[in-house]
Amino acid sequence: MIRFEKVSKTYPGQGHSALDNVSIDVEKGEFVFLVGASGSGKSTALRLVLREARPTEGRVYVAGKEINRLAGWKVPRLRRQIGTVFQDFRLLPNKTVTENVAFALQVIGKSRSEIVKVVPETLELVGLEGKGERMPDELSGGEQQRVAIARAFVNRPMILIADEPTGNLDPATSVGIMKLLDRINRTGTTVVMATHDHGVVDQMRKRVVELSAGQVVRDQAQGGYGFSH
Ligand SMILES: Nc1ncnc2c1ncn2[C@@H]1O[C@H](COP(=O)(O)OP(=O)(O)OP(=O)(O)O)[C@@H](O)[C@H]1O
Repeated sequence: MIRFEKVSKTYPGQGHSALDNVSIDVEKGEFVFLVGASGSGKSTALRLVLREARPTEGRVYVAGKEINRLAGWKVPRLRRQIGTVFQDFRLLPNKTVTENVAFALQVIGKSRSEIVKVVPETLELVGLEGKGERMPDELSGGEQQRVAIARAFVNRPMILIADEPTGNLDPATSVGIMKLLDRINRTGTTVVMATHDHGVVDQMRKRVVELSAGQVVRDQAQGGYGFSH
């Protein structure tokens, strides 16, 4: 589903590589944690999957296509197949929960009848039934992240990318968010999550890819956050 083949990325004006000869294969339906110190290259790897950045060397494949070779007009279609969730939720503050989720479908041209059907289903899936008319600032952090996940998943993307989704949440709330991401993964969606959250990684026991200074230093099935596990 996602394949990095000897990928290096050096940002203009940077002396060192953000990614250095990285090869990773993620199969359809996998759940993968990307861990490593700040600056180790996690966000860069995620940005390459979205073609928000391009490799300096090597190839990035998504669903069998080398995405650096995609014509520019096909990039929106690629991104539509990839849901994204971030640490800071990024909700539209002046729209209700329902409107935030519906907006993701409106911008890709879905019909009103489909939106009216799918949005409540998705809000129920993420545990927000009955909260559709709330504004984001009337929700807890965990609930706001659930809205962001609903928005990312409402279009049933084949890949969900999460960059520090529990970074602003307390441990108990994080557990709920991880259960939700696990449920989404079980529907067949490939999940790649960058995180510093030891507790979450140790609890979930999924594949762990560790980056250090842009290189893969560990790729472990059912891993923990650190080497000792
Ligand atoms: N847009 C950019 N321009 C120049 N250098 C960048 C840019 N984005 C990232 N870098 C550099 O690339 C390296 C990897 O950064 P990246 O953000 O991918 O790491 P990270 O592991 O996601 O870190 P964090 O955990 O702090 O988010 C760092 O040295 C960083 O300074």
